[in-house]
Amino acid sequence: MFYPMMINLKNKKVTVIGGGKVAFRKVKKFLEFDCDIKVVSPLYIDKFESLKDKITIIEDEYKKEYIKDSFLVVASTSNKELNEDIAIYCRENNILCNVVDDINLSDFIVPSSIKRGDLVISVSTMGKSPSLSSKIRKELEEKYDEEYEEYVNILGEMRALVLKKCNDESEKKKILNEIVNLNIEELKKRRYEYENSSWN
Ligand SMILES: C[C@@]1(CC(=O)O)c2cc3[nH]c(cc4nc(cc5[nH]c(cc(n2)[C@H]1CCC(=O)O)[C@@](C)(CC(=O)O)[C@@H]5CCC(=O)O)C(CC(=O)O)=C4CCC(=O)O)c(CCC(=O)O)c3CC(=O)O
Ligand SMILES: NC(=O)C1=CN([C@@H]2O[C@H](COP(=O)(O)OP(=O)(O)OC[C@H]3O[C@@H](n4cnc5c(N)ncnc54)[C@H](O)[C@@H]3O)[C@@H](O)[C@H]2O)C=CC1
Repeated sequence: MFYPMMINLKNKKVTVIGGGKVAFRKVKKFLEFDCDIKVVSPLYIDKFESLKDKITIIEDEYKKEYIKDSFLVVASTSNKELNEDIAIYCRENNILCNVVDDINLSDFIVPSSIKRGDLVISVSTMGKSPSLSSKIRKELEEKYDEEYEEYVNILGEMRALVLKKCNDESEKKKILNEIVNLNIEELKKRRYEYENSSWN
């Protein structure tokens, strides 16, 4: 069973072993969040060329020394025995490991996710159907479009205002619950009102 949580990867060392299609998808996702990414593989698909300024690319076969200082590792080679060796080394050395071809060897799995600024929505099927996760993600992408980035930022500002200015606990909660039903224009109007109100 996997517990859903958000993990802080800021300035953490992440190492992806493998340079194929799956490794590329995992690296792209990590890049949406601040972290220091290294990839190790003797061969890479061409798409990695576009990432060469953002990540460290090592053209070599896997060696333990490449992961010994990592906080988190993704074993994404096409060699099942090698992926298992990487998982065992990680377990022995307390390094979090995702094994792309074996959920039972994985400390964590990667959900399908969308990011709209600070709004993150993730979907998992506990490995039963990554395709269903992907389908649901596409549906959510339409419902929660790019506008949500600004929307969530404004909600964040308003929450800070309400927490600062309103002293009545139940009123605070009521307002914070209610404002999420406003559209972006209504929300901006309400923000202006809150900025200029003195409350209690
Ligand atoms: C357990 C998990 C471990 C992990 O990778 O973290 C895992 C494992 C495996 N996936 C396999 C196959 C496929 N995976 C995808 C796609 C995605 N897989 C992702 C996550 C996960 N995949 C984790 C569970 C997620 C959950 O709980 O739902 C996504 C969500 C996130 C990401 O990878 O970034 C991303 C969608 C991103 C998006 O579109 O939003 C596709 C579709 C495609 O490629 O088009 C296929 C082919 C079709 C199919 O099989 O459904 C295989 C068999 C390999 C083989 O056949 O050899 C295994 C191994 C096994 O099952 O043992
Ligand atoms: N979890 C997931 O979402 C999915 C997992 N898979 C699994 O992921 C694995 C990889 O799939 P693809 O990326 O499509 O394969 P791929 O064949 O495109 O890439 C495999 C990569 O492994 C690298 N590699 C091989 N030996 C290595 C070594 N000794 N050291 C470092 N790197 C090495 C190769 O250089 C290559 O870049 C497959 O075994 C498949 O079962 C497949 C689809 C989705």
